[in-house]
Amino acid sequence: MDDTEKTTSAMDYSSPVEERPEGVSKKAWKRLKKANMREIAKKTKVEVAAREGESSTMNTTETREETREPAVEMLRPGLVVVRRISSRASEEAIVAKFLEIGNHPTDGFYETDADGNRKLNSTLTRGRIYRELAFYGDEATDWILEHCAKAVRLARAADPAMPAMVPDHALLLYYSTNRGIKEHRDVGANDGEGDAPIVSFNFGKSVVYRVRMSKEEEKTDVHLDPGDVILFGGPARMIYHSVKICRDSSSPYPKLLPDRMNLTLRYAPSILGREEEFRTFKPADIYWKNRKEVK
Ligand SMILES: O=C(O)CCC(=O)C(=O)O
Ligand SMILES: [Fe+2]
Repeated sequence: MDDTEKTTSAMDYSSPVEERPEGVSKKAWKRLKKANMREIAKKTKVEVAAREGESSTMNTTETREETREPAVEMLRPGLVVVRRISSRASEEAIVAKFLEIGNHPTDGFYETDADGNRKLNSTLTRGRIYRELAFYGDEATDWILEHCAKAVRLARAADPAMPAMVPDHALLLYYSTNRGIKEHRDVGANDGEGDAPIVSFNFGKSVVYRVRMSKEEEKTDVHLDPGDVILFGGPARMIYHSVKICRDSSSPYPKLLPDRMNLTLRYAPSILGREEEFRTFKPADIYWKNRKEVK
């Protein structure tokens, strides 16, 4: 069991947000509650087993690797990494689903130019989907809500400065090469409201995630493997971040996804119904939009 988990009571396994957010359907919300109840039961079982001395090896790294038990690292207040959020099988299943969604001829990662050539829709090497959760369908929404709740719960147990968050939007990015993303802050209306955390899942290749609170600060490198999640909220919500994708063939499922995919979850109720405006953002659009906001 993880150190941070030892002190948590079963109550911490309920969703930190009791109210159903607007972007989440009643059906999906019911399923999330059920999933949380399943976790409470699972957790209680582990606690009982630990008390009875049946799981004395639970803390060893070896056991963690075998079972892919999550581990939590607080890097600074509001900035937390949750490693190994799910089983590899569950991760591969959701990656396959996201690739299927991303392959859609008009609503996925690609667009067709005037000459009829299919190309990625954000940059030459990046495909992008930004939509409300319902767009991704029941199966993906279930996975998203369940794993986001787990990441937020674990992060909050380790870091009192991390606010609660239930997502209503998901950004899905596909990177076809080792080119990552330049340093920026998530400041747009579609990037989320208040200091609720951005919850960002890494799939496929490993990355070096570079962070700093201000331009004066030295950058800190955080290595993220597939299945790891980084959260930034509260005092770290406006952190500068960039991504350098590892050159090696680090994807554990090279046939399925030899490249990289990122899933970023956000609470952005103010733009519900206006997703079309944010659907085909290209880096140059962000620049002009931010300029307009400053004016
Ligand atoms: O790909 C990533 O991990 C980061 C993406 C990102 O920071 C963004 O889209 O704002
Ligand atoms: Fe970002």
